[in-house]
Amino acid sequence: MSLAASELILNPDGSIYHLNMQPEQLADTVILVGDPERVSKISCYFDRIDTEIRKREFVIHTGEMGGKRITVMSTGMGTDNIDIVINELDALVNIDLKTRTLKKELRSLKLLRIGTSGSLREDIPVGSLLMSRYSIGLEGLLGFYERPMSEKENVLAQKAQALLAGLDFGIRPEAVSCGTALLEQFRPAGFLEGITLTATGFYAPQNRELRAKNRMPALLSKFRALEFDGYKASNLEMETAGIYGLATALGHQALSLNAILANREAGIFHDQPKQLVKELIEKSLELI
Ligand SMILES: O=P(O)(O)O[C@H]1O[C@H](CO)[C@@H](O)[C@H]1O
Ligand SMILES: O=c1cc[nH]c(=O)[nH]1
Repeated sequence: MSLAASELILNPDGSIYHLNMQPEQLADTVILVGDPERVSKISCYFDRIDTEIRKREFVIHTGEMGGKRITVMSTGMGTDNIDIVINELDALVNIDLKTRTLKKELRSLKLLRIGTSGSLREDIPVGSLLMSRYSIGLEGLLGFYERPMSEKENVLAQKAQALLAGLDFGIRPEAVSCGTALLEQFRPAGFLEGITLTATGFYAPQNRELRAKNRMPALLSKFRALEFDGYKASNLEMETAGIYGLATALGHQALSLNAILANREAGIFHDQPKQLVKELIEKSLELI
């Protein structure tokens, strides 16, 4: 069955709608970052860049590093963008864009997020580098997708749902694991490991209050109590659960690496955030 023009949307040059990308421009290893300016901070380590695309918040560079083909791209902020990015990356490898039909042989991408994040706990100080063993989606995207769920993911989701029971929280939390093969690949870096909460925004959804009043001031303290499978709820950001969940739904491997810029329990923000992101990039590229 061929996908309708309204579902699989292509630009006049045949590229995929939002990313403006052609299948041959995508590598099997894809680094995802939120900030468009971070893309060149990663591709500057490539030996060669053969593709550069820019559309909206999506900046995409594909090239080679040490003989390995890599794509690095920005997603912008939030899982609404992740919905677009992961579906379109998957379409580029697993749908024949000419016939608009699903390919019989599916390709699996390695998706590595290099992002910034805030720690929930005083014992994960600013300056830490952390891998997300699990992620809990507090933003609702994964409720729209069917995906295989392990027993552990079910139990973790139930624990998160129970924690929120006393709050007027309108979104059902979802739990999802990282790609464990990628986790093993990056363990030699010695990063911390934890459970990453993915929020739908930066301020009240992450328990911040400037002038707009936060209706759920107990949110962070509830999650500080969460322990599961030897891991603690560790940090907050805005993309990881969406990446993990869609990767699982579509047969890709994903891992999220976090530079901890804020400590929410101590009320501290890193004084040299760019330096920490650079350290995370360099350590990650060594193991890619
Ligand atoms: O640094 P990036 O990758 O954008 O990630 C984090 O920073 C942004 C908020 O400042 C959100 O996107 C959050 O997930
Ligand atoms: O606290 C933080 C820091 C970076 N990014 C987030 O989403 N939250």
